[in-house]
Amino acid sequence: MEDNSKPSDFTLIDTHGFKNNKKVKRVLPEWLAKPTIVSVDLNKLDVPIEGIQELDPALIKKLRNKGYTHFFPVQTQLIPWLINVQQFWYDRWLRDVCISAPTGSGKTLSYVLPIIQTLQEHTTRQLRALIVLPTKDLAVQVFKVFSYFIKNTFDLKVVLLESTKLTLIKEKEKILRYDKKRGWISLVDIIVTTPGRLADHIYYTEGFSLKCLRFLVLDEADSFTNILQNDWLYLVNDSLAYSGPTICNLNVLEKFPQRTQRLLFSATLTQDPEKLKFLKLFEPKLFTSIIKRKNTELSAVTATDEPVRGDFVGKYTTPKELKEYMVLCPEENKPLTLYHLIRSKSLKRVICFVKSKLEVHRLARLLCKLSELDTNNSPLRVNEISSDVSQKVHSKYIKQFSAGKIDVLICTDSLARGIDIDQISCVILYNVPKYPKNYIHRIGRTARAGHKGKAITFVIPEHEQLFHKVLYSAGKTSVKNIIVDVSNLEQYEQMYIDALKSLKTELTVKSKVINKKVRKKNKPDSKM
Ligand SMILES: Nc1ncnc2c1ncn2[C@@H]1O[C@H](COP(=O)(O)OP(=O)(O)OP(=O)(O)O)[C@@H](O)[C@H]1O
Repeated sequence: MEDNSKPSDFTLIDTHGFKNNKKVKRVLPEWLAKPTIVSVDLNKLDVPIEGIQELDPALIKKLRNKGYTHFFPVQTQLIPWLINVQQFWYDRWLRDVCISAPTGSGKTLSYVLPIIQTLQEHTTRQLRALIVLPTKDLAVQVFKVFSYFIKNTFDLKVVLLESTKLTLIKEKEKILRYDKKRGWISLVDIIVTTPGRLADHIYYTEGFSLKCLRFLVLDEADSFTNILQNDWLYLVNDSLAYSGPTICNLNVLEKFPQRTQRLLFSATLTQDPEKLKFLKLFEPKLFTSIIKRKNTELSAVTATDEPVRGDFVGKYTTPKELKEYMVLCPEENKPLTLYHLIRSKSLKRVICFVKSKLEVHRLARLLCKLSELDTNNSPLRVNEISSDVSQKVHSKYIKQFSAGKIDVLICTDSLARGIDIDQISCVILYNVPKYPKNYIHRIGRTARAGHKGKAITFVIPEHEQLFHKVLYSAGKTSVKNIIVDVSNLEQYEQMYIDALKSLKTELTVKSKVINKKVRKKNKPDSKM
């Protein structure tokens, strides 16, 4: 049968209203909409180390010995708040806390000090604080901070659980002891670990218990908000004394008067309520440096700013002392542009992020060769860090870099997050990162603790749009352009050709040696 119906016979839904519909304004929950504002100005500090009365004098002494004179803003806000709420631990559930403050702003101490102070008041040995970090390097870093403040002063035991040094059994011996009468007894108060190692202990270590946990710290917390990749969080939740809903009525309170307090830290903490939901936060309190100011873009705050609080979901702040630049150049000019920038701007203590370990090695070798052939300049000390470099060598390079014995460190993203290396003066992003978070963490390796620093991103024309998108999503507007004239690179052209030739020969010799070794290994044994 012929269908004579015209399109107009169909009911068309809303043919006229789409354009004129008002954009729905997102209404944030109260705790996200009204945070406590943390200043990002690390050069105008007004609280001296003796200025937080709640803090134990022994901790103050340790801070002094480290050479600290003032607290950073995030510490000024959080340390007294956290210490003060602990007095209610026995009466009510304590509010969970989310802290979103720039890279290098001193977030670690803002939880280390209150945790030590709280736990040392009751010296029954029990696992009461669990600190989870996304990588082993970060766990080691935080473990060292706890150890420094506890050593020779407090009767507290902190242990680092990580997979490379000890087996699970050996680690178990460090954290648990079996007593015929009392069963499993904890030998530690604080554990610093990574998600994988923690899950292993929850699964396989008999007696491992989180039932007495008072603090659960998720540092670099945004790396844990992807539900699918972080099923270990369900394991942790199930292992706590109370893992039910976060509605605190009298019935629940009677049965579970105390609930583990969650502390979430990051420079790029998601403020998306949906993503935070599965972390089961109880009446969370947000401390943040990100606000919306009158008539301006989203930006960071100083102590004197008058904030207009509101929708700042997914935006981030960076340190005030950080200057950001971009260099637009075609892919084939990148190596020489990098070399030229390092030489012409006399860049020292540079960390350069590239996208793969293969690229790490290639670029490091190329810079070394260029430096060898360059008779006009002093030698450039270049080294590389990637998963191909052993942990021992890795630590050695970091030490040498901190001591100023390495000028340029080429590395993969493994060093991009949380790592605190002394005095990196310049970060180079050899490729445009895909996501704003990656950008923020990489550039955040410099300009830490109030020091100056610069970040330079290499942008090929094909990625220019992507880079601007990343900047826009991160809420950034002030990235200056460095223009490198191609004529400046001509002076290195012959050197570059020679360097590539020499590297090719190096590679051929290397592969011949490897082939010889493989052939020798596979040769049938004549005695057989
Ligand atoms: N009050 C202070 N005075 C001087 N230096 C400090 C102070 N507090 C912390 N620092 C130093 O600042 C540096 C950065 O601190 P930290 O690693 O805690 O930053 P962060 O906010 O956790 O950074 P990220 O987000 O990159 O992990 C460290 O070297 C630390 O020792």
